[in-house]
Amino acid sequence: MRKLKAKRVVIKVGTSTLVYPDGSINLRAIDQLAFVISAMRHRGREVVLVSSGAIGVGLNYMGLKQRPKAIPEQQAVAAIGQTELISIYKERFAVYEQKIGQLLLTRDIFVYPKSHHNVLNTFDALLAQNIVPIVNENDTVAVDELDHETKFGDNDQLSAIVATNIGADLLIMLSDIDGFYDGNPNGDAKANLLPHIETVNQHTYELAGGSGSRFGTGGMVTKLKAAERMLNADGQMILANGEDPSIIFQILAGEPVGTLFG
Ligand SMILES: Nc1ncnc2c1ncn2[C@@H]1O[C@H](COP(=O)(O)OP(=O)(O)O)[C@@H](O)[C@H]1O
Ligand SMILES: N[C@@H](CCC(=O)OP(=O)(O)O)C(=O)O
Repeated sequence: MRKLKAKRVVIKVGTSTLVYPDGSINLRAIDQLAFVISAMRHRGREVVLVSSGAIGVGLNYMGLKQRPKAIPEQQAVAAIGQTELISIYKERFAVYEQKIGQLLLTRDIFVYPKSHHNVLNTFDALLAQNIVPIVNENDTVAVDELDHETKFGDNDQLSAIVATNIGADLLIMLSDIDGFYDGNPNGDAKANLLPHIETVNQHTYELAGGSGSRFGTGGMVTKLKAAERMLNADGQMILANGEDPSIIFQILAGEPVGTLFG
């Protein structure tokens, strides 16, 4: 059994958890997430959800099969999809009588003392009122993550930046893969799951490949950067498969699922 500190927890869900490969929305996963997070709240944990999916949901809403090439059009899809995504969350969380709040952030916000202060105040005020903050990167402003060519950050890293700034003990990163492997399982059938990684170093990065899905952006490299950030702040991160978000209950019970960084 793993020993975890998990009073304040950040959960990050990737597009691959929220949108099926055919582009339709995985309402079951969203409902499960709302259920699990509401149950965590009721057990006295403080939970922040960092959710991707604006573009994936926007594409579905607009009946588009492909992500548009031009950045402004991607931004438009994200703006449309974000409203739809948050409405679905609001509806699903309401079933469990759990209120939510929406925060659209950029990674650099924590660099500036004034915006850093304002953002932390907002998190504190929401958590103090037992409201679940739901965060996404502000895709209108943070263009680089939308461009598949320039991947110098994304919600993986934003979730770790949020987690370290609000003093979260644990970052639970849900993806479409069971954990971190010693090779990209998407091409290497012999790759093995690594249950525990204590430090992230050059060798770890050499094992990481890009995104396996049509909609995901970060792949493993950004997840490792997030893990490194958590470790540097004396926190922990668990990477696990979000196909059934109730896996979070197993994680919190200390069961050895996914990969523990820390
Ligand atoms: N060493 C590795 N271990 C596990 N997955 C890896 C590894 N290298 C590359 N990947 C790929 O990273 C994918 C997860 O990243 P991504 O598609 O960005 O997901 P998300 O949408 O959840 O952020 C996996 O499905 C897998 O194909
Ligand atoms: N902000 C973008 C998400 C980008 C992103 O980080 O996607 P993912 O790799 O699925 O976590 C959106 O909501 O579509």
